Amino acid sequence: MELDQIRIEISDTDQQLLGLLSKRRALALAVAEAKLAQNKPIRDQKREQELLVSLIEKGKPLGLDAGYVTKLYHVIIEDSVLQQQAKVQGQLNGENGPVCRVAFLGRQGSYSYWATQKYFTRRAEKLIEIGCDSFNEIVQAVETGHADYAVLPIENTSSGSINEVFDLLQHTRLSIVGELTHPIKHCLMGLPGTNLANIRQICAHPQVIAQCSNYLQSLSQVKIEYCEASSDAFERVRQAKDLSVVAIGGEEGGALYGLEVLGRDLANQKDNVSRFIVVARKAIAVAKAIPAKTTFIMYTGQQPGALVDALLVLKQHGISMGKLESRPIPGNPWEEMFYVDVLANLEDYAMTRALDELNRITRFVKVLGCYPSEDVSPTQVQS
Ligand SMILES: C=C(O[C@@H]1C=C(C(=O)O)C=C[C@H]1O)C(=O)O
Repeated sequence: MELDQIRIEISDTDQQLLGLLSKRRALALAVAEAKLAQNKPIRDQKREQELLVSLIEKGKPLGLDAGYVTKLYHVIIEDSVLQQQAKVQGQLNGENGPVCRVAFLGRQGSYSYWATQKYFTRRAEKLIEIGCDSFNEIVQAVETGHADYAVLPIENTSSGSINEVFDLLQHTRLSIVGELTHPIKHCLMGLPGTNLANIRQICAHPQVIAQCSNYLQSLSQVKIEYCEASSDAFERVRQAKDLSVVAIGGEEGGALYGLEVLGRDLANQKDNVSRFIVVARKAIAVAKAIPAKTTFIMYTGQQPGALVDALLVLKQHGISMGKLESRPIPGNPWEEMFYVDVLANLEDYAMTRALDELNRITRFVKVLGCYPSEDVSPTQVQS
């Protein structure tokens, strides 16, 4: 067969695959309705196990190895669970309106832009993008009613917690209503024709610079230009029209600005992933069928063992902690506010009791929000 002919057949097969994936997604959404009617949790890892075992068996005579089938189905099942969660949540809170106005850092092509697209395609028919130049501006856009939601990066596997966002949460009246993780693949991006040997200036956001610090140390002759977002870095390179100026950012984003990849995998950690939170003016309730996270801040005071006592309250109520972070309290040098993520629904009896006790034994507790957990850990099977 001729190359062109084979490619026509491949494209045709891909079209059929897409059709089948779309049909599978629609079936999963129908399953969500049935589960709600029967009061069953959305995730069913026993069913996933059975499905994977059977698919691995069915794949073998077709020449599809177990690793390939497992990897594919982890992606498909994660999507299916997150689609179902979004649907159930939308019904419960009357969200998922036709139009959502969402504030995020940067413009088209920034990492926050892609995270926003990913989160809201499951929830809104139309997204109105409100690009901002700082985290403060993003929060203000929602506080003043110019935006319905904000998407904020909160931590990254290479650079750790994003302190500026933690500090903004201390003072805002907004609530956390969602989370998502997004892989951050830093590339060196330049105008076509750029030669790596001639670069003199790199434009990037300070977080990006922190995440690529090992790589940047090897480029001591190059000037670093701090930018408001990766999209801003791309725009500067486009406008500079100077082949010695490059940006760090995502490949897809850079391509929107006419830039090409000069280097990949620049982050300190191989698996460079950011966790984003979604905030809104109104807190939400999380459906019982969905695993929930609650985030709160507390000030324990400085007496010996105060933090231990607070954490013991969680232990006594069987509540698992996902993250504990401390941040200074402005105006009170060396005093710390603790941020705690727990894997619990705010409406659970155990959580209500734990919060009552924490209110009693600490100086201050503020719930920042309860939201669906998007950690869909892949189900493993023995192959
Ligand atoms: C679709 C379902 O919901 C979830 C998603 C699954 C899937 O996509 O195959 C399997 C089990 C559940 O975790 C289901 O329960 O059948």
